[in-house]
Amino acid sequence: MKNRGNRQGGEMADILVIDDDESVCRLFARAISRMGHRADAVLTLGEGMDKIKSGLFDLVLLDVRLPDGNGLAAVPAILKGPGEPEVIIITGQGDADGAEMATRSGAWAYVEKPPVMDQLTLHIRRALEFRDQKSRARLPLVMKRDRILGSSPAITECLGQAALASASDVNVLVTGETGTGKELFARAIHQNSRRGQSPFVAVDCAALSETLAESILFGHVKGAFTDADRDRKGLIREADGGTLLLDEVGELSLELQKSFLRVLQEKRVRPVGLEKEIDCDFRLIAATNRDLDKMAAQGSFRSDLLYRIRTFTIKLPPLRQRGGDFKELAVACIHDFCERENIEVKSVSPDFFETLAAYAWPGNVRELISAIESALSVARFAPMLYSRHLPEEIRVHQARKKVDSAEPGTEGRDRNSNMSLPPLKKVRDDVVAQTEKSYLADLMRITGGKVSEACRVSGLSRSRLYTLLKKYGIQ
Ligand SMILES: Nc1ncnc2c1ncn2[C@@H]1O[C@H](COP(=O)(O)OP(=O)(O)OP(=O)(O)O)[C@@H](O)[C@H]1O
Repeated sequence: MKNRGNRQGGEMADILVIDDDESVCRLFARAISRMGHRADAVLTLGEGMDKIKSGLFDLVLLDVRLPDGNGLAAVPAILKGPGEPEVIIITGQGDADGAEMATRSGAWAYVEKPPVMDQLTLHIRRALEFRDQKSRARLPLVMKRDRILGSSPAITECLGQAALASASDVNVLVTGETGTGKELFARAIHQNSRRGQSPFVAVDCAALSETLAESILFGHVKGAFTDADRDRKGLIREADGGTLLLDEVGELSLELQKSFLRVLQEKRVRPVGLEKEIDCDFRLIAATNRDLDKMAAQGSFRSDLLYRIRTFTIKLPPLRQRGGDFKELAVACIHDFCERENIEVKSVSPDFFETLAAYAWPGNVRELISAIESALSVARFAPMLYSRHLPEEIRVHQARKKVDSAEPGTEGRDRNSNMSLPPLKKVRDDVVAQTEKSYLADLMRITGGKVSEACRVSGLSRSRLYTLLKKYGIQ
């Protein structure tokens, strides 16, 4: 049996005709089938009410004067009954009072017999559209979380938005500081969407080399340039049928932005060296930690592309605005690590959580995971994790914070001396750079310098890892 609300827009609907005139039933049933829907017809109200109990019907075309009762009086019961079908009243004796009563009782329309068939089919189409919208709005905004943890209001709201995005095929822009889970959300949206069984292709725009970017994205044909020894599909066509994630989209060069805008508009790609364009059906998710509006105002990001990619925006909160989520994440990370390493799950001392709570996590969840994994490696054989096991800079931060808040008058001093503060962006950039540097040093130490392991642990692509190692002079 069909479940209520399961009918998707455009799918076949079940329509019941209740009319004591057999020729009218036949006429309506024919019109309904011509519209691509299924019709059933009965001659009495009693039979009709019995059929409605099945919960199968999306719409009821209801006569008023029936041998066993008045159709108008039955409207409220039908609307609230199983399946909550819409109702269109069809009457031979149209009058203003009847029309008013039908409207007040919630019927979709009040149509006089003999109806103009075009008008009737229009009413049917609209009533079904209305029903679709109603059932879509009723759908619970839930999705499989994939590996997304956290129950703070901020992350719960983002999950709701991701569920909405999954239910549609619009372009999505996911923004948020580094390590807030943009790629994780993009994957979850893909997996929960109708494209979930098709490829998910992530492109790190920051790692695209300038000379090869076009061929990496759009593909090339053999012989298109010196090293093109075979045809290459290109990442966009790899995503055909599925989802394309343009990670760090703010790093795309202006030239690539222009070519990509065309691809996005036309959903066609022209591989380097090929004359014709090839169709490509992908859903775009773009991610960035940059302020694209500001970039557009400065001319470094095309505003026409920006309008296209942010049809739907999800703004992920930084970890420091996610309340107690850090605990949930830390506990999960400890469990995963101990399971992976096949060691007893460690318990956690309160001071460990206190230190985590005091830190601002500029590198967000990625930095938290790395700090926990570092602590677990340091505490290898100890059964309990203490604050001491955490990386030094995190402990130093807490120590400084404690002293600052204990010093008499420091609060006032801070407030009054704000004239000499450096700009927030500089402070933030310095903190991010410092954190990235020490994170990468820890990463390479913990993984014994193995690049593939470092990529696995950090979630960075190989090229991004190399770029960052070079940036911070880490061997
Ligand atoms: N809510 C979350 N629950 C569990 N793990 C998370 C969550 N958010 C992020 N992570 C983890 O944190 C790490 C970083 O996440 P991700 O790569 O998705 O972040 P990002 O915002 O795309 O980072 P960047 O901007 O640096 O590319 C990954 O290991 C991811 O699994």
